[in-house]
Amino acid sequence: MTTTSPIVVALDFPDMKQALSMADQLDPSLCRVKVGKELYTATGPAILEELHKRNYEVFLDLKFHDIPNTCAKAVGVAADLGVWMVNVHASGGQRMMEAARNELEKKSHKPLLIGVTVLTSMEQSDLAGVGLDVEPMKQVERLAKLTQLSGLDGVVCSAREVALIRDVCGPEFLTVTPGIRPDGSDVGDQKRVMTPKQAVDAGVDYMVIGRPITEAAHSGCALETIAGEVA
Ligand SMILES: O=c1ccn([C@@H]2O[C@H](COP(=O)(O)O)[C@@H](O)[C@H]2O)c(=O)[nH]1
Repeated sequence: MTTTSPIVVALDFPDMKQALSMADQLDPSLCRVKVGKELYTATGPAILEELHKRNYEVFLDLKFHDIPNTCAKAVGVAADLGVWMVNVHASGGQRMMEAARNELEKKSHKPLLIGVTVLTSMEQSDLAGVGLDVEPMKQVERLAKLTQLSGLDGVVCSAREVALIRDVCGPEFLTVTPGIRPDGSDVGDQKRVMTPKQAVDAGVDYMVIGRPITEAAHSGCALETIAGEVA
C-alpha cells in the first residue's frame, strides 16, 4: 500500500515488541515509518519484514557514511531488503554518493536515495565545534547542491531550509525534514524546528516525526490530528 501522506513516523524503540506495538496503533494509510539506528541495531532486517507485512513503506535511516565501496554495498543491501527510502551522509562526498547511486542502478528495486545535509539537532555553534565556520543554512545549501550533482533524489534538512533548496535545486528534488514539533510540544534535542503546518506551507515533501507522536498518550490520535493539519 502507498500513502499520499507526507508524514513519516520515527520508530525509535529498543526492541521489536515496542516498535510493532506502536506500528499497530498507527495507520499505514496516514503515514510511512522510519527505522533508525537504535531499532535496526536491536532487530536487524526482521523488523523490516514485519513492517512490510503490515503494509508500511519504510525509510531505513542508517545514514551511511564510509568509503565509497562500503557505503555503496550497504545501500545495495538496503535495496534488496525492499525499503522505500535509504540515506547516506552528504558530507561523505561526491564519490561516495555517486558510488551509492550507481549501486542502485544494478537493482530491480530502487529505493529513494537521500543525502543528509546538516543534522536538525545542530546549530551554528555545533558546526563551529567541528571546524565549520558557516551558518547551517549555507552548509545545507552547499551539501544539497553536491547531493543533486551526485544524482541522488533529495536531502534530509530542516523545514527552515526548504524554500532555499527549492530555489537552488528545483521542485523535483525531494526534501525530508525531521525537527518537526507541533505547537507546545517539547523540542528536546532538536534545534532547527518547525510545526507540521509551517513545514507543509514551506513545501516539504516528507516530514519525519518521532516523539511528538510516539510519546503521546494516544499515538494514533496524535497522528490523526497532525495528518488533519497537513492534509
Ligand atoms: O537531521 C536529522 C536526521 C535524522 N533525524 C532523525 O529523525 C527522528 C526525529 O525524531 P524526533 O523524536 O521527532 O526528534 C529521529 O529518529 C532522528 O534520528 C533527525 O532528527 N535529524
